[in-house]
Amino acid sequence: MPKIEPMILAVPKGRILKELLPLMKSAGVEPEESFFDDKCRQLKFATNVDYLEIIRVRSFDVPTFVAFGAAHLGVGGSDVIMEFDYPEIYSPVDLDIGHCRMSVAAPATLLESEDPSQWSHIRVATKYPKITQKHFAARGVQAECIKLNGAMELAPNLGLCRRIVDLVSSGDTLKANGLTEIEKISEVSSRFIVNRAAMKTRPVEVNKWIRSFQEAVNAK
Ligand SMILES: Nc1ncnc2c1ncn2[C@@H]1O[C@H](COP(=O)(O)OP(=O)(O)OP(=O)(O)O)[C@@H](O)[C@H]1O
Ligand SMILES: O=P(O)(O)OC[C@H]1O[C@H](OP(=O)(O)OP(=O)(O)O)[C@H](O)[C@@H]1O
Repeated sequence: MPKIEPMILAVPKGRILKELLPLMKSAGVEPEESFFDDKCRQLKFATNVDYLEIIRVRSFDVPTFVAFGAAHLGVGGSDVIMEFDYPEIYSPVDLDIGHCRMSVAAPATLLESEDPSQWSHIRVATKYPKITQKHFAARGVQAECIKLNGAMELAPNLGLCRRIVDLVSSGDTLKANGLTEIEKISEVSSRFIVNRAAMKTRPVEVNKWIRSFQEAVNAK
């Protein structure tokens, strides 16, 4: 029998992975042993499915691998998918994991002196400049973004800028840094994503995995 071309699933290596592994198992994908070995420097892994391979990449890179067709399938946070907003990506399944929200936050004292509805030009520290600009532009506010890759909560206290846009889950990080949530931009969860071209060139396999992941979510 002719061998089927390998198909690649990109998964994020951070906090989503813990919640994702049981879901993958229920959908019928189990990575080879070395995937679980912390010392292993391998980045691409075989699975129990003959033609399916897994790559483990940074969560911010999953949409890029999928959009450019380097991976056919992927799992990513809706925050990251929204930030890149690649037209080549279709995200058919909400995996109901990786829940948090994206919010605007500022020092608790800011609201004593300012009314957010009066803002016209603001400076914001964030890992999500596109979402931030779009969010504020929709109500006529020009947001000048300072791109950070983490520890955004430090920015207001160190005078970098007074507002941040970041992910919030328990709210502990905001609280510990004297910040308060001003406004929610969106709910966040992880999604199963596919490359649109792969849906056309390999519809049988792609649709099979969309169905399997949806069924795994339904069975939770
Ligand atoms: N409390 C939370 N804080 C941050 N991200 C969360 C939280 N809860 C769920 N998530 C999801 O997890 C993703 C972040 O995962 P992870 O922590 O691996 O990324 P990271 O810190 O951005 O990693 P890196 O920059 O090292 O690649 C987010 O994009 C979001 O979808
Ligand atoms: O509301 P909480 O439950 O406190 O969670 C929110 C925090 O978690 C994330 O940071 P992460 O731990 O991923 O570190 P990072 O700064 O490297 O992104 C996020 O950027 C917040 O800082």
